[in-house]
Amino acid sequence: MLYSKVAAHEKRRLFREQLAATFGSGGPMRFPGAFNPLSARLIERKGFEGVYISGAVLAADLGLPDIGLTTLSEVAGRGEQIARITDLPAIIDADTGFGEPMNVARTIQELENAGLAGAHIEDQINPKRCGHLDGKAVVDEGTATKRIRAAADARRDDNFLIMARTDIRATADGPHGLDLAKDRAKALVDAGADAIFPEAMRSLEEFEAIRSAVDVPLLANMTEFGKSELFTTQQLADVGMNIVIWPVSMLRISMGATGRALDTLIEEGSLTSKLDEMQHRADLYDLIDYEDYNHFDTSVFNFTVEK
Ligand SMILES: C[C@](O)(C(=O)O)[C@H](CC(=O)O)C(=O)O
Ligand SMILES: [Mg+2]
Repeated sequence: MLYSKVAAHEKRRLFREQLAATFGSGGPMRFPGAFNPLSARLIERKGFEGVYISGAVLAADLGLPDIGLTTLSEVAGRGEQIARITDLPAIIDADTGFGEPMNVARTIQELENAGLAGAHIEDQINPKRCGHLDGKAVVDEGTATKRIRAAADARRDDNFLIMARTDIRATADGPHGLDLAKDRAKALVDAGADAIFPEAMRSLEEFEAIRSAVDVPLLANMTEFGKSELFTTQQLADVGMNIVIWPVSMLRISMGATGRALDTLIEEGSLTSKLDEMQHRADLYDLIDYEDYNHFDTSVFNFTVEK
């Protein structure tokens, strides 16, 4: 009912504990992307370990491309709406940090205020683009590490996870690109990154190479229609990944289903044939704990919804 009662600092503490356990026998923590607060609830109910908040989804939700048009206030605001509705830790995509290192510092404090458990800051130039597109460019090592140092210094809760994302792999073909990624990952860890997000890895062997380069938690991005093959969580566990995200997947699924339903509406003039695909009213009410609001007033939920 209402918002999560687990305080943000407690979510972060538990997250760090669980993340540390992924270095032992535990598999990677699974963070499907929540495209709104309600979907975060569903992710929690299904038993996942965390919620990812994607910049690409946030931009797409506003009808915008993912090129750094969204503002810190928009991102922090949406992050807060999603983080507060779930007991799970939420990690948010902070793009390039919204400016210079001093802006990155403020970004981290705002995201802490918003109740998030961590954020990733990437080393792309502005304007940035999706990490799985061609033609990306990254800033030099000095600029990238300054962003991360500013982020690490700014946080007030040591358990807020500062994740450095590097997009450098795609700036050179073949083994050279991978070497650049290993070197960049090491430099980012030295600058204070708690975790690394090696973007656009092409194979399990590439993930493994980053694993052997640094000794901090690693995130694997299983976004569809991109540069990476879609590996299973088990395959990613086997190469030492600690967090897996499916950042845009649930939005893609929902938009795909919505498009098909709109076609049905045009063709059949009704959505009767789609009822089986819909979340039932009863399941929606269950997900938002409707009945529990009788705690305030017993006439709030005094009806039944047949399934
Ligand atoms: C993870 C990512 O940064 C995001 O914003 O969700 C994107 C995902 C995507 O566009 O598929 C990315 O750059 O990989
Ligand atoms: Mg992004």
